[in-house]
Amino acid sequence: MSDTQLRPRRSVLYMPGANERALEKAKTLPADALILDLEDAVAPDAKAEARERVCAAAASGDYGQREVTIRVNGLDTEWHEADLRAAAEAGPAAVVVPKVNSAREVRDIERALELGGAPEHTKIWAMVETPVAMLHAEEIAAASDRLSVLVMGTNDLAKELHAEFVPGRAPLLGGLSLCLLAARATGKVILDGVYNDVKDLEGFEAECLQGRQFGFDGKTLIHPGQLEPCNRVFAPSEEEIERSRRIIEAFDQARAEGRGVVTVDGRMIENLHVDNARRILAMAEAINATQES
Ligand SMILES: CC(C)(COP(=O)(O)OP(=O)(O)OC[C@H]1O[C@@H](n2cnc3c(N)ncnc32)[C@H](O)[C@@H]1OP(=O)(O)O)[C@@H](O)C(=O)NCCC(=O)NCCSC(=O)C[C@H](O)C(=O)O
Ligand SMILES: [Mg+2]
Repeated sequence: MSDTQLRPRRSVLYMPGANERALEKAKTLPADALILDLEDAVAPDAKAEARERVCAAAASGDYGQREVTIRVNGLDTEWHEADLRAAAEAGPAAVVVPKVNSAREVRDIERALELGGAPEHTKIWAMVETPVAMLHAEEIAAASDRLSVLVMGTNDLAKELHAEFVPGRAPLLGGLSLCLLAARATGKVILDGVYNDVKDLEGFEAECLQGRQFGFDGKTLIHPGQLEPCNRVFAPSEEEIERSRRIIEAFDQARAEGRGVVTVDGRMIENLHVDNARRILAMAEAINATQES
């Protein structure tokens, strides 16, 4: 796994770029990453001021271990070019681009970041949130080495599909699966979409669990109250860590005895399960490291 894939991104919190209080509060919140938003959460007449505020925050170095990203306005909007220029100069961890629909758009963003003098560490996080993006997910994910993360935009996707929000998200599962396949096939990180009911923590936790079981690396969030359950669900549990250690030990022992397969807790263990156990332990260590620093 690359360093990019190993970095914890369990919880990725959006905050409106015009909201000074939220930007300040974020410095103390246990989020793995932040998305300072210039798109949906900012009214048209507040866009220019929010751009300045967000770029200053991203360049400030005041957010510690948290990855600070900027969500610019969409490619077809009057604010997109100025947002991208300002973000390139501020040099956040990533520029989050909404409603990406093709590989060509990714390459256009890549070129604009290069022309704007964006530092090497500023990656592209592409939001996939339209039916076209679901069908082009692989070409979008593969379009650039600078693109490191796909972000599901499930509100826009539901709107475009004329789908309803139901527990279990059946109407969205086809799109979620296509994007997961694309991310894994191209070695990119992928984040699940937001849960809108900030008061319903039970429903939220169930959706976190579903996202984790699907294979998402983490979830995008809209409220600080969603951080604790999200961090907990997307981190390897004590049980998983302990079982992973036993899998590796049992397999090493079997290998030393000339066997290639073994059982742990009555279940068959082969090489591929050992790879998975190592990935779980590496992620647990990466999470510990961010908490210690
Ligand atoms: C959803 C909210 C509008 C709720 O706001 P509010 O009622 O003010 O919340 P609270 O009073 O419970 O807030 C408690 C304190 O927490 C701070 N706070 C709230 N939200 C955030 C946040 N996101 N980041 C940081 N801090 C936050 C408040 O300032 C309070 O602080 P204090 O006064 O010190 O106690 C609001 O949560 C909100 O605006 N959330 C973010 C909305 C947003 O960014 N939306 C756009 C992204 S989602 C999206 O676009 C999805 C995608 O594109 C798709 O298609 O799906
Ligand atoms: Mg959206």
